Amino acid sequence: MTSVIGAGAFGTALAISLARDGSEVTLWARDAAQVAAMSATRENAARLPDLGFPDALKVTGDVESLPEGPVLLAVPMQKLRAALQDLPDFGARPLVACCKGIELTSRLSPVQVIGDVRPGARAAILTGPSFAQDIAKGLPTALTLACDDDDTGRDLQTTLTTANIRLYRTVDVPGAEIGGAVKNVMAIACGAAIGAGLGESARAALMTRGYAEMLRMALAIGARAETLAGLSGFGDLTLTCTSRLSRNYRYGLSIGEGAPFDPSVTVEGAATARALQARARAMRLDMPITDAVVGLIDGSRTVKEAMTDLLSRPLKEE
Ligand SMILES: NC(=O)C1=CN([C@@H]2O[C@H](COP(=O)(O)OP(=O)(O)OC[C@H]3O[C@@H](n4cnc5c(N)ncnc54)[C@H](O)[C@@H]3O)[C@@H](O)[C@H]2O)C=CC1
Ligand SMILES: O=C(CO)COP(=O)(O)O
Repeated sequence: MTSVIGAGAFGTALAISLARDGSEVTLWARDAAQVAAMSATRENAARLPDLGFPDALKVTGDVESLPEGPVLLAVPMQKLRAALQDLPDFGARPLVACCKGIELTSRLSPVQVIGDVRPGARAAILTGPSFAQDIAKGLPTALTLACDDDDTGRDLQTTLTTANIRLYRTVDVPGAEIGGAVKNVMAIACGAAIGAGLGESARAALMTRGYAEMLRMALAIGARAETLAGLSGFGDLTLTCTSRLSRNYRYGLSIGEGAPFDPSVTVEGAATARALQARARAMRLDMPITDAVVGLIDGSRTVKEAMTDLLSRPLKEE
């Protein structure tokens, strides 16, 4: 039996997909009013309206009552540590990070944060290209399940695969994590370019050179290049940099258009851009698009200035 911590868009969608197959799933939310509303209406009206819960999905606000089995942590990256600190000790139950990014305060990845708060826990990450709406509607998706313990990874791959989520497995946790973190930063860059009217060619350049930055950081932390060419890297970069369903891309669009953006929306790439820049500087890695995105977010560069910065860099081999 699987438990999902966090009844946002992604956690709810994963719970719906698992329960649709008949697996018993418990979805935990910390907000009592949300638990009551979801229990009464059998939907998550705030995040996934009109997508009803299958019978096998149980909603709870009692974290002590979660059954044995894997625990999916579907909370934003910058909230993962606090969420873990508030949760009980789950013993030997595998903890699966379902978030993307780098913690701003520590520059740690999701699985590293789990290890920091829960040393010795069996930790994994579920990542890759998928919008919560697509998963909840039953549309086909393929994701990466990364766990450095291959036996645990195999168990999780079997348990978490559903009729519409095909899971690929890897032991390259750093590779899977860095792809999901960097692609959100690049989605902000691409949204800003499109929003400012710089055109599709500029977006293709940002995606390709963004992939180069992703790979540079990945290799520097000991990840495998093949992982970045897979779902968690290239796959998610493609989805997020090209779709208006992406919140990171829409945030970038708003920067490019000079339009307001709702600050309550989860935009992982914003904090992660700053964390990634700090990490890259400490490691002496060149990540110019990441620098540009930080400049856009903190308001020190306009889109036009950021693009001029990128285009005027010294010429080099590809
Ligand atoms: N929405 C999507 O399409 C996808 C999201 N993701 C990832 O999933 C992660 C979560 O995103 P969403 O679910 O979309 O965000 P969301 O904003 O829809 O939901 C986040 C949920 O986390 C809960 N939460 C925040 N702090 C908490 C804490 N300390 N303890 C317990 N619960 C807490 C909030 O109440 C909220 O229900 C992000 O890292 C995102 O990148 C991954 C793939 C797809
Ligand atoms: O991670 C996602 C797609 O794989 C969701 O993207 P956003 O967080 O930008 O909405």
